[in-house]
Amino acid sequence: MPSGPGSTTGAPNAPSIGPARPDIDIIIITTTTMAPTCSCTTATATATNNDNNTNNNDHLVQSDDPNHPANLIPSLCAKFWTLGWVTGTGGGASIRNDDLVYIAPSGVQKELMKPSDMYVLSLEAQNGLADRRQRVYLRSPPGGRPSQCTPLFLAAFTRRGAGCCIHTHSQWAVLVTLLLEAEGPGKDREFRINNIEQIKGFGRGPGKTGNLGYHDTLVIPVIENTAHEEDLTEYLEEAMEKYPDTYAVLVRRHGVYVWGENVHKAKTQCESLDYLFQLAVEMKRLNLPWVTEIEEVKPRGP
Ligand SMILES: CSC[C@@H](O)[C@@H](O)C(=O)COP(=O)(O)O
Ligand SMILES: [Zn+2]
Repeated sequence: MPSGPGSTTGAPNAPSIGPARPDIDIIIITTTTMAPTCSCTTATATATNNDNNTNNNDHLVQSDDPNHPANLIPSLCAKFWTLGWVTGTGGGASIRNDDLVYIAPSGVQKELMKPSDMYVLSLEAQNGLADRRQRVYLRSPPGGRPSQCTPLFLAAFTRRGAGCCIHTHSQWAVLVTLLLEAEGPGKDREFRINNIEQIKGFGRGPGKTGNLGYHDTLVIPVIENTAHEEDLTEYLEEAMEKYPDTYAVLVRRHGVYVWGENVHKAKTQCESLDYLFQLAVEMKRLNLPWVTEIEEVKPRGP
């Protein structure tokens, strides 16, 4: 039985609970019934008596399907690394498939991860934990510890029903927060941009139909950075409450969290946002405004 944060103990027919982690502040999860978010062939987690759970549920991270979360997180992060999104171990991604959440290890080179490095937890089993510093893991690799972004990813899954959440340290995201900061207090809390085609890459909001239009204004809230990643959680949750339609939150001088209903949507939104952040930085350099009033061009009649 491996020891460490993901080690498993527990009662029969109950998910496993790891030992207390004083360094991590976790959120109490209000679990809702959520639809599966990817079409991969994930094996169902069998609730086990973990004293007998000699295989550490390794089957949860073993699949030939490239779309299996345990395969997809390493392959996506390898691609994100080439964009400067997860450089120097910063940033990461997490995928939820129904009740199972796949999490990367902390402090590792995110572009070099393997499926066997993945942690797996049950979202449902996080609900009502007596000790908020305990988290439930169905599967954990030997040694190490799970990503410090875990409570933030869980916030996207539980509060938004997201199927994937991506955290980048993109310099474009950081620069946008610095440009906003330079605008002064009161003007540094939101990034706004309109009349750019790539805005169409965003959904209107959870429960709403369709995507934003070309003329719509995309609004992304900005939260302050904290010394420890986990401590961002309550600020991220607060921003989610205040901006019910948002799929992303910028973290000042740090990066951005972007989520989506599934991997495809989270990736599309993250890419679209990074495009818009880069554009916005260049626009500022050229003294061009991010928000403009331009008249809608009507289609030509027959
Ligand atoms: C360059 S260290 C960055 C970390 O402190 C954190 O911001 C981060 O994004 C990644 O945390 P991790 O625990 O490695 O998944
Ligand atoms: Zn980070």
